[in-house]
Amino acid sequence: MKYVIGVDLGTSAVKTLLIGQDGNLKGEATREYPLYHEKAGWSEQDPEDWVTGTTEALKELIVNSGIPSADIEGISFSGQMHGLVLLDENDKPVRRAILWNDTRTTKQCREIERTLGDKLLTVTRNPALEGFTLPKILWVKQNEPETFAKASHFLLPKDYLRLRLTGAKHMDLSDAAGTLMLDVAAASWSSEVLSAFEIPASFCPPLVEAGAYAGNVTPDVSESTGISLSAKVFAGGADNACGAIGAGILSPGLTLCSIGTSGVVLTYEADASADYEGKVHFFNHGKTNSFYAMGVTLAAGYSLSWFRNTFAKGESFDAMLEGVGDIPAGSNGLLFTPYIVGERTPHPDSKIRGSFIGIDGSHTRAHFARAVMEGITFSLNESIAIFRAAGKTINTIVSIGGGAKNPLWLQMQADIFRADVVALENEQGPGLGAAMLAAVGSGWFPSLDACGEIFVKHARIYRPNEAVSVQYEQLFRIYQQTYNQTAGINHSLYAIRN
Ligand SMILES: Nc1ncnc2c1ncn2[C@@H]1O[C@H](COP(=O)(O)OP(=O)(O)O)[C@@H](O)[C@H]1O
Ligand SMILES: O=C(CO)[C@@H](O)[C@H](O)COP(=O)(O)O
Repeated sequence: MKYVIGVDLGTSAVKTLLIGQDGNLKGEATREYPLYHEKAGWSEQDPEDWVTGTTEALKELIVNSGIPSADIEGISFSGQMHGLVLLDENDKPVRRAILWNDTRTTKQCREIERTLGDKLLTVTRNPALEGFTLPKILWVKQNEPETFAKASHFLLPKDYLRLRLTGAKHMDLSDAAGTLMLDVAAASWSSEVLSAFEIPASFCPPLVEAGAYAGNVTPDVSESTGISLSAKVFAGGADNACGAIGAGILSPGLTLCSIGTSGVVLTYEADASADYEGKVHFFNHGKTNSFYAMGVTLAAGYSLSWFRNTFAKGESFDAMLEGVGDIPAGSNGLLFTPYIVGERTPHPDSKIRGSFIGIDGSHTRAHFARAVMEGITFSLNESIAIFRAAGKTINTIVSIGGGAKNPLWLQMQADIFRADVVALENEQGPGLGAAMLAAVGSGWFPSLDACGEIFVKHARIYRPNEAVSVQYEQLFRIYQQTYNQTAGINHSLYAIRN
């Protein structure tokens, strides 16, 4: 048996997966690393921690598997999107990376809108959001000019990791799409955007497809990880593109719901013709010449883990959620909005915060937990509503991420989304998509689609319960009013929060 490795460089941890030619998981190893929040709204990581964590995880993965390293033929990556890694001319980071969930750049976003006008949507196909990379570049230029003067180019997180493993510098299209500097339809850096902000072309790395061969590990890395010098390294893609690949979202009509730290609803687009007027993200897929549209809930799984860490410390999710299934849909009138770190879709607002509305003396902790799950799912349903309003048919949704571990939540998704929700056997998230890029690159399959036939295994289908769906439809309309009703109050509280 031959093997490939998928490396998922996430926000809280790097997860490495060893996958066999049969598509089955043969081993995994993870390393966590810290996030730095020096000021309210800031979120940074030390790129060196990604390299150390990945090296340790790869070593553990290979040693524990007991297989000869020569049998590992390929390795590829999935990466947290948008994070800015600024490098000097010797490829050394000039400061910590500024991450996707950092919201310091509201001023720069407005500047980008003013400067680019209509071009922002026609060229980059996306609105200016605090999480994206271009606003972060402008922030460093304006606020840390001495540091910026040392920077000669930039990379995204998994591209920096790949640089350290191979010595070669690339960025794949699916990740480049999240920089706000890519002409998404043309699949090239936008000279209009670069010149508008006086960014030289040399600042941007060479673009490649997610499945492109990107080199081999260096002798040092081979020694410290056990990966053979003959194993091929493939570029890899954005975590959401890789999540889509790993869930088989590779042809029209297929939609994904992922509840990880953030939550996304993502739908396949065969070409760049769809126009969602910037209400959702529109990015290049990891599959060549295809795209996806995506709505993002910033604090999806994070809302439930915040709730657990605050009110059920030390309990597992399963223990905390015991009894939640006995509570009827609607949590007896308790409504939660998951805006605890701000929101993206459909309300791009870094200052909005969450609410529990309708608290009654009879509510227990289980009511609150159910309301949190419902609020997260309502937020994701806002993205589905945008897709449907634009004429998309969404009847079947593949559900992945930590949220898909809970059958009650999968049924809730079916009831709220009014669609069949498919769970995957052995769901491995974006790491599996990365492994699929390596499997195709290694010549095991002629295409990602052919690889998906073997690697992506559907498990149970959850079908909507009509009576519950009708109840949720009414609640969803109430939920949709809460942003406007609470925005003013939350914006006033902003000054106190800081
Ligand atoms: N057993 C479970 N039941 C319900 N939700 C869960 C369970 N396990 C994990 N989750 C949810 O999934 C989230 C983590 O998902 P994961 O895909 O591992 O995130 P990430 O890859 O972003 O770190 C948690 O924050 C939690 O909300
Ligand atoms: O910002 C986005 C997508 O636009 C996030 O999806 C990040 O790419 C990372 O999310 P997690 O996988 O850590 O939840």
